[in-house]
Amino acid sequence: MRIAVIGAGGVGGYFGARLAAAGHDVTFVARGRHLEAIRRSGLLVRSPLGDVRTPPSSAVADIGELGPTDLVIVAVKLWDTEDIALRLSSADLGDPHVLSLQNGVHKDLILRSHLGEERVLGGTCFISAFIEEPGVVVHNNTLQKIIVGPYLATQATMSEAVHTAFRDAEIDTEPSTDIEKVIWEKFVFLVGLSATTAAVRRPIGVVRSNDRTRVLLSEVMQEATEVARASGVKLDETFVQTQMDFCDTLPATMTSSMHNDLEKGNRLELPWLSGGVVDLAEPLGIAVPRNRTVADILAPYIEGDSSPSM
Ligand SMILES: NC(=O)C1=CN([C@@H]2O[C@H](COP(=O)(O)OP(=O)(O)OC[C@H]3O[C@@H](n4cnc5c(N)ncnc54)[C@H](OP(=O)(O)O)[C@@H]3O)[C@@H](O)[C@H]2O)C=CC1
Ligand SMILES: CC(C)(CO)C(=O)C(=O)O
Repeated sequence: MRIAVIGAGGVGGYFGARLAAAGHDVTFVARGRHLEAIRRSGLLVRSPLGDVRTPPSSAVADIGELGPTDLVIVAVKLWDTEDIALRLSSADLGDPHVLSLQNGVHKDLILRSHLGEERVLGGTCFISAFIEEPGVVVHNNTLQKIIVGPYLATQATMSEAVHTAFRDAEIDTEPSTDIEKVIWEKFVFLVGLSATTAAVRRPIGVVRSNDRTRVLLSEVMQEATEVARASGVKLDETFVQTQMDFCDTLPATMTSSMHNDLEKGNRLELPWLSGGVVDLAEPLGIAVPRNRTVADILAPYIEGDSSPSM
């Protein structure tokens, strides 16, 4: 399959390199020092599941340099989604399907509004990976899962082909016949994990073992669940309890990518996580005080934070 990966960071770099190692024709769209390093020595992925390096020719600077493509994987941070959607809509790539592995429930709405419903498959991923230095992506543990599914019946064949490509690349993958629900389920979990780990500035082990922050975690997810249901997504009655039980099984050191970004002073995806819950809740008339408070407390850091704390 001819695959373009937009954003060669933790997610795009990891999954793109695995697909390339399995023999797919993978081209990354990258920028800055990361692009320069890939062009010099290829993209190196360091992983407990085995390292992999792509060739220096595997990256280009612009979507316009891509040739005919079967599948575009979008793996930029959420604030770059609209720009990428606009560039994709004006590029001559043939008629590729587009799969976003980004977090949240806003990404596919943005992509579909620019590219049309037929072209956008549904998907979500579970991994912890980041750019350690230009040209190098580090995969933190053995988790590396993708769930993919069609939004429309007409996408079933392509969705199955994409699932097969991931499986053949030894990525842990599952097909889904209700991908919208899967994306919302991950959203609710991630809103809980990101809100609490970032607000407490500690991993899940600390959050879940303190009585007050444990309740906070549960209530943040409960609010997001109510927004999901009011948006037409049928989450089970026991969904929040199931997520709390799941959180109890996670390694104590596990944290969210937003907490990592906060600690590094990076820009945050907060407006699409707890901030996204607040925005979605308003027209639905749902009160989400826990998410609103977290969004307000973290607001000073949304654009990144290079200032000393005292
Ligand atoms: N990292 C993780 O473990 C996980 C992340 N996710 C989600 O996946 C998405 C991607 O996250 P992540 O991989 O961490 O992000 P990263 O910041 O690691 O990677 C994104 C890359 O895309 C680049 N980029 C952005 N716009 C362009 C452009 N126009 N042209 C070329 N390159 C571009 C960025 O460059 P620059 O740095 O210059 O902006 C960066 O190198 C997010 O929505 C995140 O929430 C989901 C699960 C886990
Ligand atoms: C929870 C996790 C690590 C799962 O992929 C994630 O998506 C994130 O922190 O952004």
